[in-house]
Amino acid sequence: MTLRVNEIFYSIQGESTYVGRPCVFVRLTGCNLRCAYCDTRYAWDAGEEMSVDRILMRVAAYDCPLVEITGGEPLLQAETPALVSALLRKGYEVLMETNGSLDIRKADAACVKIVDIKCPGSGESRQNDFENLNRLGQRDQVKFVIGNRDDYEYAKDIVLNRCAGAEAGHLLFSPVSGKLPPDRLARWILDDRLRVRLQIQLHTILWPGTERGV
Ligand SMILES: C[S@@+](CC[C@H](N)C(=O)[O-])C[C@H]1O[C@@H](n2cnc3c(N)ncnc32)[C@H](O)[C@@H]1O
Ligand SMILES: Nc1nc2[nH]cc(C(=O)O)c2c(=O)[nH]1
Ligand code: SF4
Ligand SMILES: [Mg+2]
Repeated sequence: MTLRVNEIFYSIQGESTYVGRPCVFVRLTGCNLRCAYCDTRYAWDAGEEMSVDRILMRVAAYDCPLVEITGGEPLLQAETPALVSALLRKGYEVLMETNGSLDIRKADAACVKIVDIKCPGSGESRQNDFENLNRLGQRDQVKFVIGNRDDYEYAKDIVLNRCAGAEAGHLLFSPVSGKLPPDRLARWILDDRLRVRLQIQLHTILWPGTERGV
């Protein structure tokens, strides 16, 4: 009854509507996708087996009410729902960053899911489980990481035709870091009057060039 954990660290939340808040990150090992742009390849394998209780102790040491479970792909591990529920029972605000290929109902509805819809440039868009768009809770967020104009058109079509239930502030468009200049994505959004939220990874601005632990 353990989870494979790649790293646990304390940083400023760099993504989602929670951006800017101090947050503890539990990064789980392993992923079922291989996105072309993935900035966290080091989490595809290396990691240490930890019990839920040990993870809770490591998290508690940071004295921070906000915790994000990420990876790798958190929903791949059988014990992840138990970890989420244990954190919620301790009173933490819990976020989960997930790649959109797996059923988000596996984890407690009180955990805020940030659900990627993979665009064609990732090479993994066939893996999207669009049923997740019908499973969103009120605070859940849908995220598109966009590397070029094709990705943008793909994301725009989904936002306009398949995201009726989601609040505009919870639809996130983020450029692939180092690939698509953020101002280009900003221009496309403004020109199309798209009701989405542009996001630039804050931690890459705060700590440029640092791959782990931020
Ligand atoms: C590393 S993933 C871990 C969680 C899950 N596997 C997923 O893809 O959502 C966390 C977030 O980082 C985003 N991401 C990864 N590489 C990126 C890059 N080069 N530029 C911008 N966002 C990136 C992913 O799309 C995802 O939204
Ligand atoms: N600071 C910081 N914020 C983040 N938000 C989501 C992250 C992730 O890798 O899932 C992440 C990350 O790696 N670092
Ligand atoms: S799903 Fe997430 S962790 Fe997996 S390869 Fe894609 S961005 Fe990286
Ligand atoms: Mg990251």
